[in-house]
Amino acid sequence: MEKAVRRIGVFTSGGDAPGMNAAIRAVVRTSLHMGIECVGIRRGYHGLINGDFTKLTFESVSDLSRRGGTMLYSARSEEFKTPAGQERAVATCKMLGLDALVGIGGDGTFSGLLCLAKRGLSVVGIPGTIDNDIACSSYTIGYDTACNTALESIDKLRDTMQSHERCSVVEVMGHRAGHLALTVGVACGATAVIVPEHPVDYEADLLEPIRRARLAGRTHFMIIVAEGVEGGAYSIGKVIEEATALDTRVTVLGHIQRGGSPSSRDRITATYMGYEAVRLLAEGKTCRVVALQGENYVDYDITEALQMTKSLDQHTYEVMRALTGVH
Ligand SMILES: Nc1ncnc2c1ncn2[C@@H]1O[C@H](COP(=O)(O)OP(=O)(O)OP(=O)(O)O)[C@@H](O)[C@H]1O
Ligand SMILES: O=P(O)(O)OC[C@H]1O[C@](O)(CO)[C@@H](O)[C@@H]1O
Ligand SMILES: [Mg+2]
Repeated sequence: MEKAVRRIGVFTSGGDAPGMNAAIRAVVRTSLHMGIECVGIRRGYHGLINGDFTKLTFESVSDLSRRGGTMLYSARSEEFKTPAGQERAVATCKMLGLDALVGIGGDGTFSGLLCLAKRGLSVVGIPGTIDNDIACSSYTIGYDTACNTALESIDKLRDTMQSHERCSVVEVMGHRAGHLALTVGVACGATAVIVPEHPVDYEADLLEPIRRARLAGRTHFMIIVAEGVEGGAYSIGKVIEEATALDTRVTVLGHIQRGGSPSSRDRITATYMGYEAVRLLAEGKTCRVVALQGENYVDYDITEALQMTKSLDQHTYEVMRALTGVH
C-alpha cells in the first residue's frame, strides 16, 4: 500500500536561479490541491539542520511567479555534508512531521537529497540552476532568464565598444560548464566563444576570427568566455592585447546573471516541474529528479541522474563555429 504523504517540506539550495519562486509556488499550490500540507525550509540544508522553517499557505505564495531570487533564501552548507549534519536534518524533518522533501537546486543539492533518501526520507529534486548543467534534463530553471540578462548587458557593451573601436571580452557564469557561454555567444553574434569543454587553440579559435572580422571591416569585437575556462576572461584578454594590440576591455558579468524577473519559459518550466514533483511524491515515489526531455516532463532515479554526463550541444557548437568562421 502507498504511504500517504501528509506534509511536504520544500527548500531551495545552491546558487539561486530566476524561476525558483515559481517552482515553490507550484509545489505549494499542487500540494494543497492534493490535500497535502506544505512547510518552507529556509536557507537550504543549513535551515534543515537548524529547524529554520515557515508555514506556506495558498496566500503566502501569491504573486510569486514573477519575482526573481527565492523567498525561501538559499545557502550552501558544509555541515550538511557530514553524517552529523545529515542526522540533524533528519531530526528536523521528524520534529516537523515531514513525510517528504522537495529540493530545488543543482547537482550538489541532489547529492544531498540522495543522502536523505538513504536515511529513509522521501525526496524529489527539481533542477534549478542558471548553469543548465544537470545531465538528465535538457533544461534547468533559470537558464533562459540568465541568457537574456547576459544578452542585454552584452548589447549595452557593444554600443560603447563600437564607439571606441575596442575588443570586449565578456565572462559569463556556468560553473564548470559552457552551456550559458555558448548560447549567449551564438545569440549575440560573438566574434569568438571560448568554453571549457574544448581546449582552446588561441590562433584558430580566437585570433584568426578577430583578424578575419577586422579584414571584413569590423572595428569592434565581442569575445564570450565561460567562467570555467582556465584563467577566465582576463587571461583571454591578455592574449588578445599582446597578439593584436587591440584596445581590450574585460567585463565579468557575475551575479547579475542570477537575478531578475524570470522569463516566460522559466516560469512555465518551474510551474510544471513543481507540479510534477508533488505528483511523484503523492504517488509514493521517492529519490527522483524531475527532468525535461524535449517537450516531455520525465523523472529519473537520483543516483542514475548523478551518474549521467552532459556534453555541450554539438549542433549549437557547430553553428557557433560556422558563424565565427572557425574550421
Ligand atoms: N556530495 C554531497 N553530499 C551531501 N550534500 C551535498 C553534497 N554536495 C553538495 N551538497 C549539499 O548541497 C548544497 C548545494 O550544493 P552546491 O553548492 O554544489 O550547489 P548546487 O545545488 O549544485 O547548485 P548550483 O551549482 O547551481 O549553485 C551544498 O552546500 C551541500 O550542503
Ligand atoms: O553564488 P556563488 O557562491 O558565488 O557561486 C557562483 C556559482 O554559482 C553559479 O552562479 C550557479 O551554479 C555558477 O554559475 C557560479 O560558478
Ligand atoms: Mg552545481
